[in-house]
Amino acid sequence: MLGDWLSLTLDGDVPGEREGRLPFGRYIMHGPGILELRPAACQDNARGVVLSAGIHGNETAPIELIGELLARLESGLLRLGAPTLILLGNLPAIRAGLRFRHTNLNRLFRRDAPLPEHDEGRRAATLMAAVDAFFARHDRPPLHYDLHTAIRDSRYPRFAVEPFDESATTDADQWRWLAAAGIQAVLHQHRHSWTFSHYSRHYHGAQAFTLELGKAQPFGANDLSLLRPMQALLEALVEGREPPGVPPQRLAFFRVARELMRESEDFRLCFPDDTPNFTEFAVGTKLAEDAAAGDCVVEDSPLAVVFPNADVELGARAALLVRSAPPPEA
Ligand SMILES: O=C(O)CCC(=O)N[C@@H](CCC(=O)O)C(=O)O
Ligand SMILES: [Zn+2]
Repeated sequence: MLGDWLSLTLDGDVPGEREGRLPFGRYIMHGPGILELRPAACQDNARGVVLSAGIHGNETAPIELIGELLARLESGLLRLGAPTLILLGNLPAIRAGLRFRHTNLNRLFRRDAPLPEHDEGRRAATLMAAVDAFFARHDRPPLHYDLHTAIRDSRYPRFAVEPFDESATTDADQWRWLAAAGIQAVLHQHRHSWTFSHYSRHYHGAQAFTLELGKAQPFGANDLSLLRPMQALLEALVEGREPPGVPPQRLAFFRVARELMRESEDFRLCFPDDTPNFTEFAVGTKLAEDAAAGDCVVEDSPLAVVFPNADVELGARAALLVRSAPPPEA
C-alpha cells in the first residue's frame, strides 16, 4: 500500500485504506499528501521526524527519494523506529510540474499574517496544522528536513539552508550528519524567512533545514545514486538510529549578507541566467537594475549569489547575496 501512496496521491485518488499495518508499525493517512508512520517500538534515540518534499512542484528528486524510503519500510528492509511524518507539499503544482501555481508556497509558513485565499494559502495552513499536531503527539526531539532541488547548477550541488531564529540553536551533531550525508555547504539565513523549515525551527524549536539536493529535473531524470549518503541519513532517522557522522570540516559555511528584492516590473539581473549558485562577484560589480530600487552593486567585499531568479513576484526575493562565514563552534 505505501509503495502506491505517492502515485495514488499524485493521481488525485483517495486510497481506500486510511490506516494500515507495516512490518514494524502502522501508517495513518491524515489527508492528501500527509502520512504518519508510527513505530511498534520507538528507539531510545528516536526523534520526531518530519520529512517534506514537493513544496515546489517541479522539484522531483526528493519525492523519488521518499518513494524509495516508503518502499523499503513497507517491505521490512527498514525497521521503523521513530515517529515520522511524511509530507508532500504543493500537490496541484507537482501534478503540473510547476514550481507553484499562484504564489510560492515556501513563503507562507507563518502564524501572524492572513494566508491568501487560494490553493497555496490553504495548503500552508493544512501543512502547519499537520506539523503542530505531529509534534504535539510525539514527545521526542523535533526534527524537520524540507527537501528541495535548485533551479540552477551550483558550486556546491548539495547544500543546507539553516533558517534564522533568535533563540534556536543547531546541535553540533547536525553538521556531522549532514556532512556524512553528502551536504557540501551550509547557508545561515540572516532573518526570518517564513519558509517551511523556518516554521518548524521558529515555532517548535526543531532541528530544521531546507536541504537543496542538486538541480531540479523532471520525474525519472534524477540520478538518485548521488543521493545515497542522504538516503542513509534519512533511513537512520526513520529507524530511530543515531545517523552516521563525520567531522564537519568538509562543509563550507556561508552567511546571507543581504537579500536582493525585486521592487519593480522593470527589473533585471546583470549576469547570465545560468550562473551557478555561490558564484562570487568582485567589489564594484553591478548585480541588478531595478527601476524602483536602483542598481545593486557589490560593496565592501566580494559577494556570492544564491537562488538568483529575476522572474519572481514583485516584492519577492530575487537572490540571496552571501559571504563565507566561520564554521560554528563545536
Ligand atoms: O533554485 C532556486 O532558485 C530556488 C530553490 C528553492 O526553492 N529554494 C528554497 C530555499 C528556502 C530557504 O531559504 O530555506 C526557496 O526559495 O524556497
Ligand atoms: Zn524548492
